[in-house]
Amino acid sequence: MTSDAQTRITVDGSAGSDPYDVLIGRRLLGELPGLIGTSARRVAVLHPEALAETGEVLRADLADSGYEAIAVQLPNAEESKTAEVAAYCWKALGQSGFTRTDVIVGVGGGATTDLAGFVAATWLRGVRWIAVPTTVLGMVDAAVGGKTGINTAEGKNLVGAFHPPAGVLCDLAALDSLPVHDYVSGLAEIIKAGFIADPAILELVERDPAAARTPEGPHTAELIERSIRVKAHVVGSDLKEAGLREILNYGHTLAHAIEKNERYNWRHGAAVSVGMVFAAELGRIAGRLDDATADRHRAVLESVGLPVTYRGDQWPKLLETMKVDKKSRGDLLRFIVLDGLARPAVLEGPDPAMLLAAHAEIAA
Ligand SMILES: NC(=O)c1ccc[n+]([C@@H]2O[C@H](COP(=O)([O-])OP(=O)(O)OC[C@H]3O[C@@H](n4cnc5c(N)ncnc54)[C@H](O)[C@@H]3O)[C@@H](O)[C@H]2O)c1
Ligand SMILES: O=C(O)C(=O)C[C@@H](O)[C@H](O)[C@H](O)COP(=O)(O)O
Ligand SMILES: [Zn+2]
Repeated sequence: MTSDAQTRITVDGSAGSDPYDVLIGRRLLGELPGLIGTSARRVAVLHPEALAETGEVLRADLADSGYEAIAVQLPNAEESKTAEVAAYCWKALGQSGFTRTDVIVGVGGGATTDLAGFVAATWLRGVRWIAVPTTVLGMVDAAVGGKTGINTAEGKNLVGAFHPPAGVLCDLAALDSLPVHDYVSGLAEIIKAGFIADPAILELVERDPAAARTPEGPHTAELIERSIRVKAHVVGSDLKEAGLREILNYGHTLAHAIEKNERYNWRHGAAVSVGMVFAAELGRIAGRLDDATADRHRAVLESVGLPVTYRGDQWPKLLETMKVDKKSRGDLLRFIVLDGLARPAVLEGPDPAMLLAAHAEIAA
């Protein structure tokens, strides 16, 4: 296992956490033993069913490197983010005698790294973990920043911990096997990074939306790197979401309600796409966002094939779910909106009529 050229983005330590690196390139798995280190004796590779072969190859490589390596297979996608699956992993760790110096590797999409990170945060009150994201969304967002967690019957990501990884390996070759539906879902978080912080991202997508939909596109690496830099900057200064980090939740208040309403059969990125159009309309209606930037949301998201509308008859249920969003304070709903391109801000307690008007703009 040798490594080719790679980009390294360092995430600064914040709130007492250690700094770590995100590596982006190809053939990066040779970096894994160096990250795991020599204090560990056991390594658990958590992977989804779709990556059974990758999980086994990794396990075998780590065993060849001298670790006692186990592979733990998880259900695909959101089905893995449950208390039952976490308990299944705790049992596997317990049975293998996993100690505080041992290491968890999460290889998969955002659902897998959210679960793997959560298991690492909770096992023995916290062991080291390494993220190996294999989806666009995992690379640009989920694997970076240490937000780990699972869903409950009441909503998305309601149980979790801030527990940053010791390193993140983004091997771009993994994207070649990703279904286009999942690839495009990740573009929503890339476009989010464009609207909240780095408009050059939007220009790259707008230049050739069809190319942006495939890993062969000329700007794939740049889009991924730019988005990771946005995320790394934010979480490097506000790990625990005391303030700035809330901007990464742009579009998510409605998105999480849609995901729950669809019993997680919608991909996260698809829901975030609709949620961002809603947030843009809310900003426009509140008199904070100019028409051109608001309209740009619908245009760029549609151009890559992301949804921009949702069933109009579901509003009362969505509103109820949004009340348990983590940004809410007491009875006060809080949304991230834009005061302009790359100028995210908080909108607190919007008038219900405003919410309804913004909803009318996304209602199918
Ligand atoms: N922690 C965070 O900061 C953060 C940020 C953004 C999103 N998320 C979470 O991430 C999750 C969404 O992640 P996602 O979009 O990566 O979806 P996902 O993890 O559900 O993966 C989508 C599907 O692709 C499969 N898959 C993964 N890699 C593959 C590959 N290389 N080839 C073929 N199939 C592959 C998975 O098994 C799954 O079936 C959501 O749960 C969301 O809440 C977390
Ligand atoms: O890292 C963050 O902070 C984010 O908000 C990134 C989001 O894209 C991500 O979906 C996150 O999991 C949402 O977190 P939550 O706290 O709203 O559950
Ligand atoms: Zn997200």
